[in-house]
Amino acid sequence: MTAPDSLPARRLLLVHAHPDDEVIGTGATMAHYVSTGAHVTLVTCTLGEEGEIHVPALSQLAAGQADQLGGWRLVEWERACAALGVTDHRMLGGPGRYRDSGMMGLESNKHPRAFWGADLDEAAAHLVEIMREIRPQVMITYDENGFYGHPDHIMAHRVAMRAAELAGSDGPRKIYWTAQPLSVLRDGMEAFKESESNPFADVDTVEDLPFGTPDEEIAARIDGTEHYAKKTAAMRAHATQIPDNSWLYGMAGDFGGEFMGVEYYTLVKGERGPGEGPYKWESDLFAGLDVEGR
Ligand SMILES: CC(=O)N[C@H]1[C@@H](O[C@@H]2[C@H](O)[C@H](O)[C@@H](O)[C@H](O)[C@H]2O)O[C@H](CO)[C@@H](O)[C@@H]1O
Ligand SMILES: [Zn+2]
Repeated sequence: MTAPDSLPARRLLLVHAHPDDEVIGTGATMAHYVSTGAHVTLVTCTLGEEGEIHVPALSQLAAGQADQLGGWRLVEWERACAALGVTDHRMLGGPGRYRDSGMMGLESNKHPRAFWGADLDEAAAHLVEIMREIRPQVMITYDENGFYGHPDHIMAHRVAMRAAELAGSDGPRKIYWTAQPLSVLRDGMEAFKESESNPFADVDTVEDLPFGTPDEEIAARIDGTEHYAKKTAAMRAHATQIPDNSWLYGMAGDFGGEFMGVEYYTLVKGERGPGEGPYKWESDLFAGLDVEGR
């Protein structure tokens, strides 16, 4: 069975937990593949109802007040996707099916629709349906720890990996997990040492961070620096989550596109294609795949 003729030959699926994750971790990658003619499908699992609100005028939308933040973040998410050029963006099971669980251990983890308490196969079935429609050759999601331990990120990982298993030949042939090389984190620590908004202020070494991957375990380095302006525009769309004084902008401003425009991945399914540098990092997630065949 081949993918519908209406879709481009290369098809990339990304599975994220909340609106804003798509841009922070993979925004440059998404913009890069859209610009090179691939079909990019974003599946986000919750509306982010339990998030903070960094726009004072919207503070009453919070979960403990009007509880309307999810609807607002849906609009932020659509604007961010537009900034990246991504037109195929979907909420797992439809908007509102699964609720943001809040940080690990909070009472919100027990909400009847909290994603953390979702039935794994039922949630995965929604993603299998998308895989059967799109037949993506490549999928991006998080590692088993959800990159930094948030329950919705851990669940997004589990649902994505389960769906890939259930989808069989309609599932992705290469699966990547988002990652940050330790060398890049060390450079960031050095660069931010004197900065007022230093994300590394509370740690002495990168080993203290809940994420970081030895360079030799990284499989791909996607250079989307030419799209870093789109990435920062998409970040600005998520104004309730990413305040104007966020270190993320500092990074983009002081360190150019390199830090924000380059994104890294480990490969957990499929064969690594040709690569460059000391660790033979791929520069294309579709490297080594015969995309014309499917
Ligand atoms: C990037 C990401 O996954 N953001 C999540 C996360 O947000 C954190 C949360 O609000 C926490 O209370 C803050 O201290 C921290 O700075 C935020 O990154 O968790 C939220 C609640 O589940 C979620 O809505 C947000 O998208
Ligand atoms: Zn998130």
